[in-house]
Amino acid sequence: MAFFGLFSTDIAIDLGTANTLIYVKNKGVILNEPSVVAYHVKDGKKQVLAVGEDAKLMLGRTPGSIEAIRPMREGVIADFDSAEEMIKHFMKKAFRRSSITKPKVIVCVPHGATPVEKRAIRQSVLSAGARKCGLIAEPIAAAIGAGMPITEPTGSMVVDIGGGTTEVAVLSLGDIVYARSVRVGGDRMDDAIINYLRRHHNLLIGESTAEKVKTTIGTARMPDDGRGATMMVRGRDLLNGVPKEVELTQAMVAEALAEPIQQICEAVMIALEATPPDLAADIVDRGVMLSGGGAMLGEMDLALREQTGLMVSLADQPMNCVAMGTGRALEYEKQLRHVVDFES
Ligand SMILES: Nc1ncnc2c1ncn2[C@@H]1O[C@H](COP(=O)(O)OP(=O)(O)OP(=O)(O)O)[C@@H](O)[C@H]1O
Repeated sequence: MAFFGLFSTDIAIDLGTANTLIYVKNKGVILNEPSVVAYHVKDGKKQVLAVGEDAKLMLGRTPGSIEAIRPMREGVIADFDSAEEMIKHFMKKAFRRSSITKPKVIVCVPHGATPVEKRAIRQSVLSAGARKCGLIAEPIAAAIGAGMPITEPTGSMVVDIGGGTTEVAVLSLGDIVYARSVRVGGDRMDDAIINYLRRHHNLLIGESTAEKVKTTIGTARMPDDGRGATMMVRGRDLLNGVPKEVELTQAMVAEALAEPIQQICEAVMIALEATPPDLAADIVDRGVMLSGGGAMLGEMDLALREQTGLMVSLADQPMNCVAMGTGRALEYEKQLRHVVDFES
């Protein structure tokens, strides 16, 4: 058996709204690309033009003959065909040199995914060439990836802020005691920046520009000096239609992001209220672990600490955390068998 294990092509996939990561057993994360597919459309027929990084560059910049699609929305498949195309492409890319055996795949799914949404993910992965597909709940994967002691009889809280959703979960003895998935994440933050500039400056910007603002000067708290760092943002003037530039301060971005940040903090407060008292006491002792790309927003940990009064730490590699946890479920299959569902 060990002999075959050496040639094992088993993989873990973090099929995210914003990014897809592939973890190969015994190798770690070997692929991390945006979840985007671009098609060339001619006479009603679609042909894949680019997937991942190259396709993301086309988002919002396509002529009529090209369509760039994000197959995942809010953590689940929104466009079945392009999701399958994307998974197939990434799996092929990950196995450039060793495509002999069909891989066994473990994929993470949001805790709130419905049975229909789970089935869609499983079917896409199987159609893309997997021999077997197991599902793991995203909060469990995030907690394992962040190195939390999830199998111990003690309460751990993980908050995973992704592109489409934020998953808040309390775990103990290897399972979820309480979980809540809110459809607020990095995408909502981008929308909030777009809406702010439209309302306050009559400036229309695209999603890529909004994401750039968020990752460059984005912050979850008002800067101490009431202004903070600045950034020039270009877009189209809604009044006269010509290109225009506006200077954005961190204070403006904090104001724009106030609502999604508040919704994330509220989800954590609700989870704390619903947590059994002994586990709540453990969380007071150990604090809350933040993971996911959205957790990298400036001062997100501090904002959550101020709201909850709890210690908040940021996982080592927030964006890789879920993929690493899913991968660990693959590596330690025997010990972590109960967290992966190969059946439903
Ligand atoms: N430095 C940063 N500051 C704020 N947000 C960031 C930063 N870096 C990345 N992000 C955001 O993180 C999000 C992607 O995170 P992640 O890859 O964890 O999500 P995902 O797994 O694709 O989404 P989901 O879990 O909802 O399916 C994007 O919205 C991206 O803009």
